Amino acid sequence: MVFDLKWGILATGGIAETFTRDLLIAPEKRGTTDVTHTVTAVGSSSKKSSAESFIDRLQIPSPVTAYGSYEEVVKDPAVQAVYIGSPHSHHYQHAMLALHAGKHVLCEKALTINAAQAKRLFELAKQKGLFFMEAVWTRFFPLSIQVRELIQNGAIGEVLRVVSDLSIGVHPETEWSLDHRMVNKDLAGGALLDLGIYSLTWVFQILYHTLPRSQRKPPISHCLAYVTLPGNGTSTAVAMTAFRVGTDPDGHGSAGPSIKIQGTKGHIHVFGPAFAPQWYRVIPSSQPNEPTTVQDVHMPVPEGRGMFWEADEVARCLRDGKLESEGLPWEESLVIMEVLDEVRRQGGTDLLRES
Ligand SMILES: NC(=O)C1=CN([C@@H]2O[C@H](COP(=O)(O)OP(=O)(O)OC[C@H]3O[C@@H](n4cnc5c(N)ncnc54)[C@H](OP(=O)(O)O)[C@@H]3O)[C@@H](O)[C@H]2O)C=CC1
Ligand SMILES: O=C1OC[C@@H](O)[C@H](O)[C@H]1O
Repeated sequence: MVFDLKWGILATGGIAETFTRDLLIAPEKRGTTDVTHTVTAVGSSSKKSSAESFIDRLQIPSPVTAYGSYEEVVKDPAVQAVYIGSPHSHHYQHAMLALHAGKHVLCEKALTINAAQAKRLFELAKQKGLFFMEAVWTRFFPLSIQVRELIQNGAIGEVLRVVSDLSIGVHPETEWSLDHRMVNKDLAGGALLDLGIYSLTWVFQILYHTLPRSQRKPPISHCLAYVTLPGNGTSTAVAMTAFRVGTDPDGHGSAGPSIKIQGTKGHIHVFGPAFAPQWYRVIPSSQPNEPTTVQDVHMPVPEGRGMFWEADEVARCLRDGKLESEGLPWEESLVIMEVLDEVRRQGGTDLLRES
């Protein structure tokens, strides 16, 4: 029995379009046969015509309803799950709106502007028995799953250090106007919440998520440069992000991997942007009189961007009656938000206020 999930899309901006286009790709093209996706409503907070042109531009199959407000989307009985594609600054308000209306929620990253907001959302989702997940699509890439499995199977021994970087080498002053969401403080702009969350995602995927849930503990220390998580030993991580320098200046990996995972028996290097990695390399430690071979594994995204994998996860969780995904449990999103709070506490910004 195929499970079809009916989506309501909140926002008609860049990511809402990217995500919706991925939803419209036939699932069998990625080997998915157990779930399907239907876009049943699109809401624009600015004007109904924005939703109507979004539907026309993406050629979303009928029946699909265009709304001029998010409130109308979350009230639509045909909508089962809501995808939130507004700026981080407004995720909290829009997720509250959807949860209070009884809708399951997939909300773009960064989930909120601080941990206090995230905590309240998880409490409400639990209280109402609703599915809720932060849309960190990277976690549901087959590449990410395969790398996590290699770590769990001891392919490079005990991992003691992760160095992760998502930096994009742009010139904000010339590439973005000051009201652009990437630099607009009113929209929680800045590299940390927009990009830094991916550097931290790789730190947590490897040093936290690969542990049994009972052994996962928040970092025991942070400083602006290092996050130390308890493992069997003590693992250290460096998570970096920046606008003005780039991780991969020529786009071909010539400057090295985006993520270096260093274990007692070798390394795994991940190449491509941390949000959508394309290939990884396993580099075993050399052994005396034993030849070692470096293995490159290329896993390009088939058609689309790869957001369909997180959507498939949402559909499977709802089919199976789960409120949270094992791929990104609420607790892990919250711990990462707490790290982002701590970085700002040390770096001195005011987004920590509870609102
Ligand atoms: N997973 C990924 O790869 C990516 C994720 N993102 C995330 O998605 C979110 C949105 O980014 P992006 O789509 O690039 O942003 P855009 O500015 O392109 O779109 C944001 C949309 O949100 C809606 N919106 C609602 N309230 C506001 C508000 N107060 N100010 C501005 N827009 C508002 C608007 O749509 P409307 O008027 O129709 O309501 C707007 O078009 C961010 O949180 C970002 O982190 C972004 C890019 C990639
Ligand atoms: O989530 C994201 O991934 C890709 C980036 O270009 C974008 O700014 C960010 O929001």
